[in-house]
Amino acid sequence: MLTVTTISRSFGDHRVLDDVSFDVRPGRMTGFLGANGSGKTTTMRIILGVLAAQGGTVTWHGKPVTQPLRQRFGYMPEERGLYPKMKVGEQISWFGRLHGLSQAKANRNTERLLEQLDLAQRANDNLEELSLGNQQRAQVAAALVHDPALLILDEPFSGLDPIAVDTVLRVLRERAADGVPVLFSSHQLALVERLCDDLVIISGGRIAASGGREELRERYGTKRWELVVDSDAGWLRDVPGIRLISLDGPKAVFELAEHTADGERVDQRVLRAALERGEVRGFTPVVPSLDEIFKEAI
Ligand SMILES: Nc1ncnc2c1ncn2[C@@H]1O[C@H](COP(=O)(O)OP(=O)(O)OP(=O)(O)O)[C@@H](O)[C@H]1O
Repeated sequence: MLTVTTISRSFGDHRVLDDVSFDVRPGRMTGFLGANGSGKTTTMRIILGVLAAQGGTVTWHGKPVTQPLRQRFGYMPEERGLYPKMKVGEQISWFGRLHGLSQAKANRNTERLLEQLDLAQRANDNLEELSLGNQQRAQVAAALVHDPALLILDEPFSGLDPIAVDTVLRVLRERAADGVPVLFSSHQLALVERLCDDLVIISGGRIAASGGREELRERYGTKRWELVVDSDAGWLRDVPGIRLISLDGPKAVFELAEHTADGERVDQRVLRAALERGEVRGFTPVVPSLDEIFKEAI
């Protein structure tokens, strides 16, 4: 497990990271979410040792991350770093060599990755001859070629079409299933919602929320309910302890205070009141989308 503990970093008097702490767990895809300039890339660069923190620690299985250990990490940087005039297959296997693989192993891994990423036909083309989406697949291959123990990917899905997203995702999921912790940043909330097991939300250099996706949904989602009855639900306006969010004839969404003074749950009281008035067609907790969680957390 990778553990980031209270890291901070300033550029001049601009505090970019402030007491940032989170875990990236083995076998999990962890989505790192935040608005532009919130500190995602800076955090990733500190984990990779490209940039020094001014406080706090980064540990791997409880031990400080050293340079030889970082060699075993896989990193896909924001500024994509492949050579435009070098053949795709050659340079991926060269990245493998840089990370200490034998030529034979580097070639084998390259071949397998290009196959998995649907790039095998392009192995002998120069990188610059590939479409941007295919160049990005090649970047993913370069980050994975040495079978890294940890994967840190800065916006790996940006600019990919849905088929390419699925292809890259399949490859990353396979690594996660082998026990590799995967941390990836993204702006594409709907995508992250589908892809990640855990979430870390950063805002203005501070962690706004982190945890399992379902756990966060529960944390942010227990207060909202949707009620569908067989006639106008306008009477809900007068029920104490709730706030009406929307009303559309027989359908209403409302938020509630968790308990009344006498300990009765307001959701149960609303349901009883609805049943007394007629038929209840639906009464369900509203599961928030990641978009809503994100907006509420930051
Ligand atoms: N080398 C640097 N010198 C000065 N300021 C920097 C430097 N690197 C980053 N910053 C500032 O730190 C803040 C966080 O930047 P960072 O790149 O970590 O954000 P981000 O969350 O990755 O943003 P984006 O989603 O736009 O890539 C920004 O205000 C940025 O301008």
